[in-house]
Amino acid sequence: MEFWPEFLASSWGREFVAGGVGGMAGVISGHPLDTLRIRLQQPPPSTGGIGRASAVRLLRSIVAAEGPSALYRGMGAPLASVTFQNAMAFQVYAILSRSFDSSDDPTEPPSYKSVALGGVGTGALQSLMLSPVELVKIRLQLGGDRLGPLGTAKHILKHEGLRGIYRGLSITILRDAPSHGVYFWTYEFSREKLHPGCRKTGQESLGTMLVAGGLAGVASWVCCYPLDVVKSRIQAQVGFKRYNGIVDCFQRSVREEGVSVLWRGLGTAVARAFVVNGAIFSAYELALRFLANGN
Ligand SMILES: NC(=[NH2+])NCCC[C@H](N)C(=O)O
Repeated sequence: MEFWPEFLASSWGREFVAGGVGGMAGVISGHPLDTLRIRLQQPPPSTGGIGRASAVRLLRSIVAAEGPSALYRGMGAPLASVTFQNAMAFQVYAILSRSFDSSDDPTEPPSYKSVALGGVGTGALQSLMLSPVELVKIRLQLGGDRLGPLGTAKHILKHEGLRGIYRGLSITILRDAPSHGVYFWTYEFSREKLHPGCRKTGQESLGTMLVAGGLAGVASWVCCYPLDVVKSRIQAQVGFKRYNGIVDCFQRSVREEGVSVLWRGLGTAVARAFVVNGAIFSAYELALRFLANGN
């Protein structure tokens, strides 16, 4: 027996592969906006020496000083790792949302409650993988691309140990568990609203996929955004630790820069979330259809 044909003949295998295709589409469509968000979120000196910048000014200054390719810096690692992470996440989500569901009719889509609970579980589990991946990504996006992704990961492991590579794990879980509940719930709810019956038939249009995915991304980012600012700051610290844990980072950022610091970069994050998650869910649904037809 060959592995791939058998794997793709199972619904779990198809969800894994489609989740990976979705993840890839998300990274390619959204990485430049992701780089802008990460830079906007940093405390003053790291924004590239131009103080508090608007997203547009920051974009111009990065392109002028470092060339357009700077926006794609750090994409190699997420492309490989986020593809795998999204594949795992979508598969874990499919398993969890069905197992939380009490209905035993397999043709019925899982209830909204199971969808939300499945999302929370997925967010918590995938943090184990996403936290070190985002740590490396953030370091590269902030300009430390000398060593490349693997070199950076090795460097962190060597100089900061396992604790170093897992810096930001708790705040990643705090961000991702609730936000993934909101994410999958919003996706299922809005696709059903846009195209009644599609949760069962899977007949929605590309437009519905893009909008439902986009809304899911936006809702999931807006609800946890301050946690993301704190997470980015904690994970960006190299060697010298500016902040003494989550609460300290929260308090000092607010004290030193005002409450609005917790929303810094939100516009960029929302734009990114719409694009990325429209792409993720559309590529996921289309890949699922394609794989189901082929089998
Ligand atoms: N706030 C969140 N973490 N939301 C869920 C993440 C969804 C998607 N992976 C993204 O990067 O946008």
